[in-house]
Amino acid sequence: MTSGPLRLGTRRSSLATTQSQMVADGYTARTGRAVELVGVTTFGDVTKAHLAQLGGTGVFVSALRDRLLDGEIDLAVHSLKDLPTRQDPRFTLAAIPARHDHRDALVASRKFADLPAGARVGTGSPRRVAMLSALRPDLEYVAIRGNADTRIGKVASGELDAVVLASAGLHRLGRDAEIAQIFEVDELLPAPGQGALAVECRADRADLVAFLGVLDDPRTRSAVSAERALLAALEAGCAAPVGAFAADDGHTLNLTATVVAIDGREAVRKSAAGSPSEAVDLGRLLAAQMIAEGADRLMGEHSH
Ligand SMILES: NCc1[nH]cc(CCC(=O)O)c1CC(=O)O
Repeated sequence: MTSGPLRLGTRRSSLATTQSQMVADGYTARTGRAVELVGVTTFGDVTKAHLAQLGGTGVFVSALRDRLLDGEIDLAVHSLKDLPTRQDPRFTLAAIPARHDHRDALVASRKFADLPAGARVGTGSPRRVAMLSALRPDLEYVAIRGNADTRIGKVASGELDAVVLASAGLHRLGRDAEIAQIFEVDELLPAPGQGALAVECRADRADLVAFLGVLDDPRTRSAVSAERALLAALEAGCAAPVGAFAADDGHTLNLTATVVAIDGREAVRKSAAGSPSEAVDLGRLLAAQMIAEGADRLMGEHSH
């Protein structure tokens, strides 16, 4: 490995650069090695198309991977929930740092139950629309895109009454003060991998894979491995109405997942527990049980 600073590739959004800087600082604190951020523009950042129409997975990821392949950067930081579940053998998930908050949050001037009938709630996520519709079918769910600042701005301007965003992202951006409510997982199951980061490098950089391992949190890794194995086994992408959350207490891995019809009227929801060392098997097992109870039929009712 060359001796200059490590070059960390990041999307240019404020969320991406903030979380990339957190990873860079964590690495330097543990190893003393300098890390410099390299901004990369991805297709997902420039296109105006709706994410669900893009086929969802990978639009934020492939430009960063191209820079890894051409050697312009040494490592890339992604939001794990944006990473396709099928692992590309040219890359290694060298670290999955500790996840601090997996939940979704409501940005609004009042709590979800206190929104008036017909209130306009912005979210681009079919998962959030489906699950929130089950709780409040009397609200209007409006598809939105754009970065967190743009989305929050639609509440401040009065264009929308509320928006739903990942709590982790709002926290990293220092916008906690605007959170009216954090949804617990029994109300709104997060996307698989939500709130976790992925530190990726080329698989042929064995030196770097070993060094970056200092950033890894094994309990977060087992939890998100189960969530992502479930998502993969359901053959659903990041735009599908699938929620999953797993927690590893050091002995047991508990996984809960749901697939919801887009109108929120039907859902399959199940939990399973197993050994953290068998996280992938647990995710696959739960997916198979959910499919047996009709999960694939619910997903088939809208394109994914
Ligand atoms: N799909 C976009 C995306 N990818 C990661 C996050 C938030 C941060 C995270 O989950 O780590 C967001 C925005 C959101 O859902 O609010």
